[in-house]
Amino acid sequence: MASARATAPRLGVNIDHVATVRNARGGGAPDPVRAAHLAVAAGADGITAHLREDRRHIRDGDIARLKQELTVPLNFEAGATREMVDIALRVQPHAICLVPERREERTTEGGLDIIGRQNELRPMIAELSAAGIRVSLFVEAEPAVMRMAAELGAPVVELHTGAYCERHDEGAAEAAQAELQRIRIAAALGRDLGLEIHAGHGLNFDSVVPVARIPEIIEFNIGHFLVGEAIFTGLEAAVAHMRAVILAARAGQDAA
Ligand SMILES: CC(=O)[C@@H](O)[C@H](O)COP(=O)(O)O
Ligand SMILES: NCC(=O)COP(=O)(O)O
Repeated sequence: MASARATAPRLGVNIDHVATVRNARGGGAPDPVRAAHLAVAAGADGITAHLREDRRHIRDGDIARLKQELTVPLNFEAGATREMVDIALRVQPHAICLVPERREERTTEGGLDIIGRQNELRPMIAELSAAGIRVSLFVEAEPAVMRMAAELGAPVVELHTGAYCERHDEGAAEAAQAELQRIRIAAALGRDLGLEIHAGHGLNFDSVVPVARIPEIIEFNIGHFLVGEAIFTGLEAAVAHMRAVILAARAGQDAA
């Protein structure tokens, strides 16, 4: 019988920026894999790690150790390239989330152009799915994009919440509401099309609340904010609080 936890939205913790701190000095500390274990101990339902083409934070060895050691699903984030598909086929993570990448970008700037790249993505999605890896597409919250994701055969989309978070955090309430409505509409349509709906990028304890109230979203991937919070409160406390905030928002209460 599914536990209560199984019916609640899942929290995937992205540990990229623990590796950012580690790489600042070129040593082995802080260890992103240790961070993953602490996040799981604090209630994370999964771990997300983004192996960028330039390896600016997560490195190939981190992915190998995560796969070897994790007791929860590994969501391997990567650009939609032959190199990353081959790594995924070798490592066999629970899931791969295909994201856009530009070497010059400071962080992900938007969703993957799955309409423009459909001919390139279709065989990639089929190959990864045939290998038993759950494919997620990191995309903009747009109806046409939901329809294309379903047509491409991806079982999961992760809605990019970056624009909403930026408007929310700068206090642009009306613009944030407009972005949130885009997410609501896309989530409902995506679910009707049979897609599993995830969300992520830029979320914090405040901005996550309205998004967590969208019933079709069943997984949140959150990282940068939690790693920042960990500096002040510790990672376990930050993860536990984020999980409590999400669960309370979904249940319609305010977290303590
Ligand atoms: C796709 C996404 O929003 C993040 O998961 C991604 O990892 C952001 O890239 P950085 O972690 O390099 O900021
Ligand atoms: N896909 C979103 C993710 O994994 C974490 O994004 P962020 O919280 O680090 O912005």
